[in-house]
Order: sequence, then C-alpha cells, then structure tokens
Amino acid sequence: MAVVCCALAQPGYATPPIANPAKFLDQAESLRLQDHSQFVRMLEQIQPEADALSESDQWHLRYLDAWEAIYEGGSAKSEPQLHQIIDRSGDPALIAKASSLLLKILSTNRRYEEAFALANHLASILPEIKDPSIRFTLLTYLSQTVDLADQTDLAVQYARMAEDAIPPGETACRPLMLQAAALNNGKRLKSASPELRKAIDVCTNARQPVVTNAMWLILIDLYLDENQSGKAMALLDQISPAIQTAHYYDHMLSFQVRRAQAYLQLGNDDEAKKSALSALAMSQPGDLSEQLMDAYQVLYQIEKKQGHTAAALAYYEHYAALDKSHVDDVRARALAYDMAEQQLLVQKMQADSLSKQNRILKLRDDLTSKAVETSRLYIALLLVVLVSVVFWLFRLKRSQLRFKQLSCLDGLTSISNHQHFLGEAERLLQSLVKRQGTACLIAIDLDHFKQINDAHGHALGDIVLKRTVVICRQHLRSTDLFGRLGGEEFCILLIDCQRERGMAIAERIRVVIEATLVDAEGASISFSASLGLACTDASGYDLQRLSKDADTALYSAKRTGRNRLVASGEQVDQAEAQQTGKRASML
Ligand SMILES: Nc1nc2c(ncn2[C@@H]2O[C@H](COP(=O)(O)OP(=O)(O)OP(=O)(O)O)[C@@H](O)[C@H]2O)c(=O)[nH]1
Repeated sequence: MAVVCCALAQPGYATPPIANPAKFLDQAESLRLQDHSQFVRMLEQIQPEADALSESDQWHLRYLDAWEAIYEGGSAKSEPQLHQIIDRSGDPALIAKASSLLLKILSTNRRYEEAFALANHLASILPEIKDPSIRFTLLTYLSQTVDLADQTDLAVQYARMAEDAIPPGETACRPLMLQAAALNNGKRLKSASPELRKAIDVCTNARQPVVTNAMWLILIDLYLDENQSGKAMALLDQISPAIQTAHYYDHMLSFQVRRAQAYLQLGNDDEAKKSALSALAMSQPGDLSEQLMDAYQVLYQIEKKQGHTAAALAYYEHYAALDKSHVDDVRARALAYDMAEQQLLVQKMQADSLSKQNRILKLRDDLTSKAVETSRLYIALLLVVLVSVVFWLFRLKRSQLRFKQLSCLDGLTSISNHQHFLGEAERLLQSLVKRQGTACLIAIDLDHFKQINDAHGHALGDIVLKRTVVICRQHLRSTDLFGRLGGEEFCILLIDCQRERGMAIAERIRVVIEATLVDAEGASISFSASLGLACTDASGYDLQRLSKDADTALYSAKRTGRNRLVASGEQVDQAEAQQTGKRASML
C-alpha cells in the first residue's frame, strides 16, 4: 500500500507495473469508504493495465468501476456493466456483489418493482450463500431495499442479521447504520436514541467517514424535528469538513438543506436562503429527493415571511410538485413491494404446485415400477407353474412309459411277456417279409420243472427260471426277441438268422443249461430244457405257422427223451427215430 502511495505521490516518474493485480484490487475495494480518494487513485493506476489483467481481475475491475460510478451519482453506465458481471463473470462472489449494487441502482432510479423482485430473488438464495463476506453484503443491501418500502421491521431484521454475521475485515458500522436509518425512516428514532449513538460511535471508531456522516445527518434531522436548532447548527459546523472531504453528493445536498433549515429555525433568513439556493444549485436534473423539497419549503417560508408573494408562490409550486412526486413515489414503492410480494406468492404457489406435480409423477413412477415388479413376479410365478407342469407331465409320461413297459414285461424275469412277445414277433416278421430276411423261432421248455418245484420249493423254481433267462440272453443279440410264454416255457425269435446258425445257438443254450448247477439247501441241482426250432425258410413268415412248427418240434423233443433240440420238418421225424439219443442228428 505504501508503495502505491509513494508512486502516486510522484507524478513525474513512470509507474512500475502492479506486481499482484488481484491483491491490489482487493486493497482498493477495502478502501472504498475508508479512504475514497485513495480508492479513486488506485483505480486510475490500474486502469492502463486493464487489458493485461487476467479475466477474473478484469471482471473485478469492472465491478469497482461500476461501484465508483454509482458513488459519483451516475448509475446509467454502471447498470449494463453489472448485468455483464452477473451474466458472464461466473464468479459467485462477484455476482452477489454486482446483484447487490444493481439493487441499489434500481432503488435509486425508482424502478421499485424490479428492485423488490431482485431483492426477493436475493433473499431466496440467501440460505445457499455460505461465504460470510457475500452474505454480509447481501443482507445490508436487502435491509436498504426493504426499508424503501417502509418495511421497518424487516429492514431492522436484515440489518441485525448482518450485525450477527460480520465477516473478517468488516465492522458493525454498516449494520448499525442500517438499523438506525430504518428506525428513522419508520419515525421510531429520537436524537437521544441509543441505536443512533451506538452507530455513530462504532462507525467513527471504524473510520468509516461516509457512513458516520450519514448518521450525523440523521441526528441533525432529529434535532431540527425536535426544534433543537442550536445543537443542529453546532453539529453541522462540526461535520462540515468531513462532508467536504467525502464529497458524497447525497450528503453534500443534505448538508446544505439541513443548514438552511437550521438557519431558518434560528431566524437567520439570509443564510437560510443562501444555503437553500446552493442546495438547489448542486441538484441534478430530474432529482426528486426529499432534500430539494425541504429546500423549496425553506425558500417558500422565507419569501412568504418577507411578503414576496410571487416568489413564495413559485417556490411553493416547486415544493408542491416535489411533494406530490414524493407522495407518488412512496405510493409507487408500496405498490411495487406489494406486487413483488404477490409475484413471490405466485411463484411459491407455482413451485408448490410443481413439487406436488413432481410428487404425483414420482408416485406414478413408483406405481409403474411396482407394477413392473408385480408383473415380473407374475411371470416368475407362471414360469414356476409352467416348469412344474412340464416336470409333472414329464414324470407322468415317464410313469406311463414305465407302466407300459411293465405291462409288456414278465414280472419274474423282466423279459417280454407272452402278449408282448407275440405282438413284437408279428411286427418283426412283417418287416422281414418286405426285405425277404430270415428268422428262426426257438421254443424252450424246462424238463420236469414240476419236480424241481416239488422237491426244492417254488422259490428255487423261480431261481431256475431266472438262471435260464440269463443263459439265453448271453447267446442273443440286441435285435433278437426273447419272451416268457408262461410257466417254464420261453420263446426266442432270432432275426436275420439262417437255420444253421439258429440250430447252433439253440444247441449252445441247451448245452449251457444242462451244465448249469443251482445251489439248493447246501446241495447243487442240475436241470435241462427241451428246444424246438422252426425257421422262415420252411415255415414262412406267418407267426402262427412258425409257432406251431416250433411247438411241434418241441413236443417231438419232449417225446423223444427231453434235454434235446429238434428242428421242424424232416428233422422232427429224424429226432423221433432216435428217441434214445441226446442230440438231434443234424448237429
Ligand atoms: N417256481 C415256479 N413254478 C412255476 C411257475 N409257473 C409254472 N410253474 C410250475 O411249472 C410246472 C410245470 O409242470 P408241467 O407242466 O407238469 O411240466 P414239467 O413238470 O416241466 O414236465 P415236462 O414239461 O413234461 O417236462 C408246474 O408245477 C407249475 O406249478 C413259476 O412262475 N415259478
């Protein structure tokens, strides 16, 4: 800071470039009200380097330029700058500060509706703003803005909130000043009010001359209201140098008007008129301030007192016009505030209705997802039912097949039963007819089986029957058909088998049966079988004929001594001729 001061104090030397522009701008900003002229010099110093600054520093400089323009009473060029900062800087802190300044411009220019709408917007985002410095700035501007609508309590409340959240580098000066100003505006302040005294003390200690001046001017105003013109005049003399140094337009105007009023109360009409006229001289075109109204009132009273009716009337007309404007302005502010409140209410209702709609949509979504979940469950349930049905159908089919299979099999030996054997034999023979294949049918009957049963029991008889089946199976192919016709009688249909081979297989079966021993009560018993064979070469493909021939051969084997094989045809006679022999002659 000292370097800056020295550099500025020697205009003949080239100014070195600013080493840290961001820090420089922060320092300048902190001096705005404390040392306004120094602040202006710093702005002038950095201005030539504006193009070389970083983007964020450029936005900061623009904000300070806008602030200075407003301070000097010219807000026209500041407004677009502030809008640019709000729309394009992307810096939340700067956006909040620029919004607060914009609020001040809108208020100053009596665009109350926009100001209150912006204030409502800023109040709505206030809870989201955690940065203490931005929060503080917003609260102070909000207090000022609602005070315009004569919302004294709300203005005091915002000011107290700011007082409770003073950021580092700030003091309680501004919040206390705002509380005093709001109370004064609401006609709740007296010259001895502690709020005002405290604000003056704190702002004096905080070296905030502009704000302190504002408090002094309020105190002077109160003195005048209370007809303490001597105190008012003494205080005006006391603060005169500070007012001149700060060079703040509003305060200079107010100062002149209060001085005119004080002189008038003290009976010094000449000085009162001089002060009132100099107040009018410094006023700007279109200025509707209450200060000017008071100035015209002073002039009117003086001219009236001195009998200058025409001049008095002329001042009165100005006064009346400003008073009307002032009343209109007060009404406009109240109306604008009400409208902004109404709009806020509408927005809230719209937001409520939107959130209700959103809730309904969410409920609908929930219902849809529940419905989807339910349909998924239904589908899963259906699948389970379907799988179960398929499974049960499969089991049913399997048991049906099993039953069917069982119905085809002999219960003791698990080979085809009589009925199934006949059916299958018929079918196989039919297929052989088509391709002129050959087959042999062997009829087997165990010899003296009754005696085995009688001698060793039915159970052993069953074992003998099962053993016979095992022996036969060992000599058959998978394509051959094997069945039990009943009791101790079996039948084999050898498919694609010539007579010679059929004879050989039948004989081998007979031999193995004859050689087989079965254990019975510690002893071994042997058994034998007689076999009759018939083949398609001689008997043809008719099952009845083939069976009959095989049976005849078997009967012949029994008659000629049992435990032998007899083939149908001439071989039967031959077998019968050798009744005493054990084997058929052709083997
Ligand atoms: N253990 C047992 N015996 C059976 C079964 N079915 C029939 N039998 C018996 O088989 C015997 C058949 O006797 P028969 O018809 O006189 O014939 P056989 O004693 O073998 O005399 P031949 O045939 O002339 O040699 C009867 O005693 C029946 O009770 C069976 O499933 N198990």
